[in-house]
Amino acid sequence: MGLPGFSVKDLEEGSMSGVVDCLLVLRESVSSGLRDGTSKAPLRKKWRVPETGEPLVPGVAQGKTSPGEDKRNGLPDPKSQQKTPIFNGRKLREIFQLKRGSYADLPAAKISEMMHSNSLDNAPTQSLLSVVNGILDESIERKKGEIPHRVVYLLRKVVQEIERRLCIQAEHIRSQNVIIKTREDKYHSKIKALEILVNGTNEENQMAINRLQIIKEEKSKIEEKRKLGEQDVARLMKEKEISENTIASLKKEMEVMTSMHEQQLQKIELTAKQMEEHLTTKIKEVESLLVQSNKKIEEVEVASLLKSQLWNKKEGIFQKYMNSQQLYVKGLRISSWSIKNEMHALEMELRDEMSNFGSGLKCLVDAAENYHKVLAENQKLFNEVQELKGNIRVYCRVRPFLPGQDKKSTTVDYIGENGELLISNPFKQGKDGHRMFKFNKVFSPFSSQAEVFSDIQPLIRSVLDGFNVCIFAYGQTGSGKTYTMSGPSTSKQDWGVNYRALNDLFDISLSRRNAFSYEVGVQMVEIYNEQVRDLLSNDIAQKHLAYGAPLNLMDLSSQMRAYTQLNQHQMF
Ligand SMILES: Nc1ncnc2c1ncn2[C@@H]1O[C@H](COP(=O)(O)OP(=O)(O)OP(=O)(O)O)[C@@H](O)[C@H]1O
Repeated sequence: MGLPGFSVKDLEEGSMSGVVDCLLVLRESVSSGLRDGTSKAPLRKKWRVPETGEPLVPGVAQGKTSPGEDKRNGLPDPKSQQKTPIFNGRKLREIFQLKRGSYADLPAAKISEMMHSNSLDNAPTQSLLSVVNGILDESIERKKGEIPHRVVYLLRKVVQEIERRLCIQAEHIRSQNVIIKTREDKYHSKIKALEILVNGTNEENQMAINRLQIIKEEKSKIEEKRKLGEQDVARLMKEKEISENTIASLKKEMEVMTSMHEQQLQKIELTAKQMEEHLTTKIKEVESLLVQSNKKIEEVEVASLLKSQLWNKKEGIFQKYMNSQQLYVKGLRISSWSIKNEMHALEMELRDEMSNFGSGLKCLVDAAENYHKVLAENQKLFNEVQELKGNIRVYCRVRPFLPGQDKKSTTVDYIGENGELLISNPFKQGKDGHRMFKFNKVFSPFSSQAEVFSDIQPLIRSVLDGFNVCIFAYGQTGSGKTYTMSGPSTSKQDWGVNYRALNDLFDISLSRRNAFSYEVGVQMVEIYNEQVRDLLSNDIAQKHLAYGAPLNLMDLSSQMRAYTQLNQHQMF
């Protein structure tokens, strides 16, 4: 038909432009057809309403359409209807109420008014179609016989088809309108919800930003944790590998151990079997031994019975012996009583004798006290004599020439009885050629060891009386110090001063043992090259003594000590 088309999809999307274009072209073609029909086109047959008598639009009878019914069944355009109520109501009613042939008789001014006004735009489709049908019918009526019947039929069919399609489209549009309206309501509610959301969005945005910040921090923490977790996972993987290796090694060890255990178990079972056999044999032996021991027990019982009978006999004999012993003890008691009496008498006699002895002893003690007094006086006098002789005495001993020495080269000119010694100096003349020395005593080269000691001997007694005495030898090397102090040999005749002094010491202490008790100590020390050596020590480490303080020969001599009975410290 040359009409612009439109699809259902356009209607669903709400686009009415396709439908309007179609209708405009249709209207244009119809109106141009009408114009042509009035001027040039041949007469056509009357445009008839379909034979079925159905309305073009459901529920609407042809030529009886009311404005309210148009609103429901025609192309809906309620706004335009409201805008042109007069046209829709009055003018269209006027047009439809026109009798046949009236359209052609309409004045040109009326038609042009209808053409120029936009009333047609807003008119219901049913009304427009009624107009088209009316004009067609009128045109066909006028051109009766000129338009072929089939053309009229086709034209009617076309108009019906257009009406049908328009009805379908209108139905679609209505349903689309309903959908659009529901969508619009939905959108309105959504807009309202969005507005509410927008109002609350700012606060929520701030909260969301804060949350986002927290989430970022948490994310960074989670990242760190994830890294740590990855590291842990890597470490755990390594540990897992290690543990798997260890497990594998342990499994191997376990297998080895199980095999060893099985072997050991087999061995143990073997030994258990052997032990069992051994034990069974032992049990048999023990059973045989038990039988033997039972026999022995029986024998021992018999023997013990015999022995008990024997012991009973012995008990009888012992009882008899005890009775006789008791009688003997009684006799002994009687004799002990008599001995006790005798002892008592003897004790009494002894007491008498002891009292007599005590009186005698008292006399003796008195005499001893007198003796001690006399002895003390004697000692006192003796020591006074020693002091008078001099506390410090110097003796000189002239050593004889040794074998091989020239006896003529002596420098000793004279040795006096009172300790004079005249020494000559051959290298000097006159008075300086001789020099006199004075000592307590000078011993000649012919003096014996005993003579030398005889002058020293009284000092030993002074030691035991509580005096400190020091004797030492002094002289150049080889002058005879060792000879004088110790002696050339251990024979009693050759004893030097030391031996003789100790000998006297022990002799005197022995003679005084009833009155005094002495303790004697000896120490021998050598001083050589400023080294002090204990000559009596067996320990080599102790042999070298400390040599710090200046050596005091008096201290050395004090090593020989004697203690009186009264613990009086006496020095030798
Ligand atoms: N009175 C004496 N009679 C005989 N021989 C003596 C006499 N005095 C010393 N001699 C001899 O002279 C020698 C040297 O004497 P002695 O060893 O006693 O000297 P000394 O002073 O102890 O020497 P030193 O200081 O080196 O130890 C020894 O052979 C000793 O026998």
